[in-house]
Amino acid sequence: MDAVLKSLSVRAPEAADKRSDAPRPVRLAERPTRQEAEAAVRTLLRWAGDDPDREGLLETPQRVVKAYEQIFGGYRQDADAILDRVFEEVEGYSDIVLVRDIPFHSHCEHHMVPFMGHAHIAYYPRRGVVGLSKLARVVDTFARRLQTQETMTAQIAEVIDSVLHPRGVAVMVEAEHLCMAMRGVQKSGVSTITTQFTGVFKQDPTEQVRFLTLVRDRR
Ligand SMILES: Nc1nc2c(ncn2[C@@H]2O[C@H](COP(=O)(O)OP(=O)(O)OP(=O)(O)O)[C@@H](O)[C@H]2O)c(=O)[nH]1
Ligand SMILES: [Zn+2]
Repeated sequence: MDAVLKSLSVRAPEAADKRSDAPRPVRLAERPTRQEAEAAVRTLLRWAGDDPDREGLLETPQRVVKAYEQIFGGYRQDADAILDRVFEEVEGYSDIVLVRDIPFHSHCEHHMVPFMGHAHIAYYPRRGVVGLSKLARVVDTFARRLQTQETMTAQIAEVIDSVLHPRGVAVMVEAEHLCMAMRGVQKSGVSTITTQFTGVFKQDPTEQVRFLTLVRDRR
């Protein structure tokens, strides 16, 4: 397996080199051609028991590969770069910034079946703030890869922590895994919650309570 893997960094090399605490880059397999990917879809269609040459399936391999470009587009995005722009003119604002209910769709790395839900992200700015949409873009960058919910939660917290150096980061992800609903154990409506805290959120339980209260407060 190692022979076909080539270590490619998904973040810009300059961004990764700047920081000694840079996370381990994702190891990406050398990319097959689009034709090879489409042929693989034809094989799966035949394996599932259908005929890839019937009219309704003729363009399906191209459509699937095009869809994969989007739903796995996170491998070609750099989460560090998304957080590059900081707005410092915020009149000294340094209290909590919480963006909640960010919807996402991801795919579990075990079955390549979707899991979806919401992410809630908070941080205490130290030197300026980032555009709110950028936090949602960070979620998408990691969601659009093969994931476990735990890894995705940790990656979101880590990149915000290491790029912005805030006083603390809190991330909560709530999701339903279709690999548990439509196959295997077949339990629908099960929700999995993961959290990751850094800085003051990690050190101070009252900060965790504040975060959880703000996430849950629906008034
Ligand atoms: N911790 C964690 N587990 C996950 C996630 N997504 C899927 N899984 C689980 O990954 C496990 C894979 O278990 P295996 O026994 O290797 O595979 P399996 O035979 O398909 O398991 P079943 O789903 O129980 O049928 C299952 O228990 C899934 O529920 C995730 O994001 N985090
Ligand atoms: Zn799964």
